[in-house]
Amino acid sequence: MTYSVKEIFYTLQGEGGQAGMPAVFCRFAGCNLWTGREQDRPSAICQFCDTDFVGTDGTLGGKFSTAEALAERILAQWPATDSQHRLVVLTGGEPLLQVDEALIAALHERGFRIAVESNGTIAAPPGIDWLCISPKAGADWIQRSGQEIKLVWPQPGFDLQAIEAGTQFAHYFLQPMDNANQAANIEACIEQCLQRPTWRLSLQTHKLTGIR
Ligand SMILES: C[S@@+](CC[C@H](N)C(=O)[O-])C[C@H]1O[C@@H](n2cnc3c(N)ncnc32)[C@H](O)[C@@H]1O
Ligand SMILES: Nc1nc2[nH]cc(C(=O)O)c2c(=O)[nH]1
Ligand code: SF4
Ligand SMILES: [Mg+2]
Repeated sequence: MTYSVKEIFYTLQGEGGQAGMPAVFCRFAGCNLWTGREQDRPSAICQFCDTDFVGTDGTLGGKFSTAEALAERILAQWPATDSQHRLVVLTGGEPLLQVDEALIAALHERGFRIAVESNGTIAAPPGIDWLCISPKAGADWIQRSGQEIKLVWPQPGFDLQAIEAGTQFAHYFLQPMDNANQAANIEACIEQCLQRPTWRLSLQTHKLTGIR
């Protein structure tokens, strides 16, 4: 398996239940819900994406021909003085188009806890330590369990009560959609959390602080 990686960088997880934790981010190239080209956004299934996942030209991006080679590059970003807190976030694009058991094993062998950010259209392979699912209206949503659901809100077509009844996640988050209506979207999320306390607010803290 050759892995196509847009970028690899070390930062703090900005979102969800692990916000604030140091982590190496590995952003895989490509997604099944949008080509990543602006001219295709209006016809894409997912139209609000905030991320460039096209190609392999980002920081430390490239094609990795083995799981070991990719895992070594990820490990090289972690402080050499620490072996107790290694955390990798596999994101994209849609990481589950590429993440396989060989990569999971190679990262575990190097002492990493493995977090994944996925749109929920692809069944997760076994071994992921923290699975975050962020479903998209209009997409086939099959992965309905994991450590957290992080629903970008508002998204017409989703009913929070139905989601609560039909899923098994340890944590439920609403994350304001980052677009021209961001202020209203934040208010809408707060209102929903107050009305339905299953849900907690997830802010994109890396954007607030100006880190990557
Ligand atoms: C870029 S996606 C990559 C992982 C995967 N494709 C997914 O959608 O979950 C990473 C996270 O950013 C969220 N996200 C993308 N665009 C956003 C936006 N405009 N506002 C808020 N969150 C957004 C996604 O829902 C997902 O939780
Ligand atoms: N700091 C930081 N936290 C993040 N959490 C999820 C991200 C993503 O793009 O998947 C992301 C990201 O791009 N940066
Ligand atoms: S599914 Fe994720 S990566 Fe794909 S377009 Fe939507 S937010 Fe972006
Ligand atoms: Mg992001």
